[in-house]
Order: sequence, then structure tokens, then C-alpha cells
Amino acid sequence: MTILDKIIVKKKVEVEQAKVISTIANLEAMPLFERSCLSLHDSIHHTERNGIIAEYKRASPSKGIINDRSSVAEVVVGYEAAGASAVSVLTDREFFGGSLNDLVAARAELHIPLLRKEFIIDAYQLVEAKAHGADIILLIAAVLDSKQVQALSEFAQSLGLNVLLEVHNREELERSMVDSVDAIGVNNRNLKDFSVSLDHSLELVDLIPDRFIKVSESGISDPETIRQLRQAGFQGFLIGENFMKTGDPAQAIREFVNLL
Ligand SMILES: O=P(O)(O)OC[C@@H](O)[C@@H](O)c1c[nH]c2ccccc12
Repeated sequence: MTILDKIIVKKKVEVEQAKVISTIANLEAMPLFERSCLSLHDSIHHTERNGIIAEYKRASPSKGIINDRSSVAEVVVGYEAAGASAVSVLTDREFFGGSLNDLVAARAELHIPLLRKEFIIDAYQLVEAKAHGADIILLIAAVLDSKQVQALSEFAQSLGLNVLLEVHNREELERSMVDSVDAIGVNNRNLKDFSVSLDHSLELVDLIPDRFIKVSESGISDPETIRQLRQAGFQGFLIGENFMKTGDPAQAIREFVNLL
């Protein structure tokens, strides 16, 4: 079993447990469920912002603990102040050390779109995302078939959420591209073996129609790479570890942005 298989096995159990603790009706009654989501499209195309989707990530299966000292609030405030277009917060506890509380804590600070970074396998998690302040949800093609991508993205959009579809290769892109997603992210990291190569982004960008926001994800650590990706046609850049691995992620993004 790959790590990804293990994550999904665990996730199915977690979702069933969550449904018992909090029903859909309970989630829909939460105050944040009523809020209107911020538009990823508007934020990405805002000229004062830089296209970075900056991620709060305490730990990962490939790196172990990355940063367990910086608080969600201090980090996301720094990300927004540095001109990020959106913020991503991991909510998986078992493998990434995150939680829905982190999402709520980020929402309380932010005026830009917030992505719930999670392994979504069930519509319940979309209601949960909305109820905890997310504006954007992630659908990972590597763990969903095309019918699931279609159904989950349509349901997410019906809740007002923005949808980021993540692909890693041409096969995933071709089978999962549907009009009910707003953005397509090319993950430079292979979730099955953790190898990272920017070539994935560079090879897929021209296969993504221009009606989608194009995002390059993972392994970005050099401002020069952003220039190269922009040139290739990307508008969004998902960056986590490069900022989180320093003692001060807010300062790290500021220094990075100064070199753009
Ligand atoms: O920390 P990095 O290498 O900058 O990557 C951020 C983000 O792309 C990565 O965390 C990620 C991309 N897709 C995911 C799916 C699940 C969990 C995590 C991810």
C-alpha cells in the first residue's frame, strides 16, 4: 500500500465517524456556513496580489514535522500581508498535523480566499469545509474517478465554493477535466512516491484550456521558478514547505516576494 492508499483508508473511517458526531444539519446551522465565499478568480487576477497560494503545513508524510511552533494566525496574517492571492490550510490531522480548528483560525484573520487542503472523498466534507470558513476546496484526481469529480465539483459549486482540481499527469487531466471546476492545479509532487519535478507543470500547462485558472503546486523554492512558470502560462503558485520550514514563515514569504 502506498501512503496515499493509507491516507484514503483512514479518511473513509474519519468521515464516517464525523457524520455520527455532527450531522449535515448541524453543519448547516453553523454561522460560517451562511457566509458567501470569496472568489479565487477575482483574487488571482487582482493586480496588487502575486498569485501565490501560501500554505500552512505543520507536517507531511514525506518530511515529518516541518514547523510545530508558528501559530496559524501569525503565519496567515503574514501571508496575506505579503500579497498572497489565497491561503491553503491542511486539515488532515493524522498525516499533516492539521485540523478544522486551524481552518477556522485562519478564516478569522483573512480577507483573501481560503483553501481547505484535504483528501475529499465524500460530499459531507464539502459541507464541513463551508461550515468552517473555506472558500475553495481541493479535488485530487489521483483518488477520485471522473464521476466523483463531476458530482463533488457540482455540489461544491452549488454551495458557492470554488473548486481546485489537482492532477499529476496527462491521463488524470484528460479524464477529470469538467466545467464545474474553477482551477486546475498540476502537482509537481507524485503523491505515490513523493518525487518532485517541475516538468509535470511545464508539460501539462498547454493541455489546460484558458478558461481554467492554472496553478502549479509543490516543490517551489526559488522566485526564478515563479517567473518561469508565469512565462509558461501559470497564474497560481502553491507554496508550503519553503516558507513553513523556516522559523518565521511570514518573514520568509516577504523575502521571497521581494525577489519576484
Ligand atoms: O510544501 P510544498 O512542496 O510547497 O507543496 C505545497 C502543496 O502543493 C502540497 O502540500 C500539496 C499539494 N497537493 C496536496 C495534496 C494533499 C496534501 C498536500 C498537498
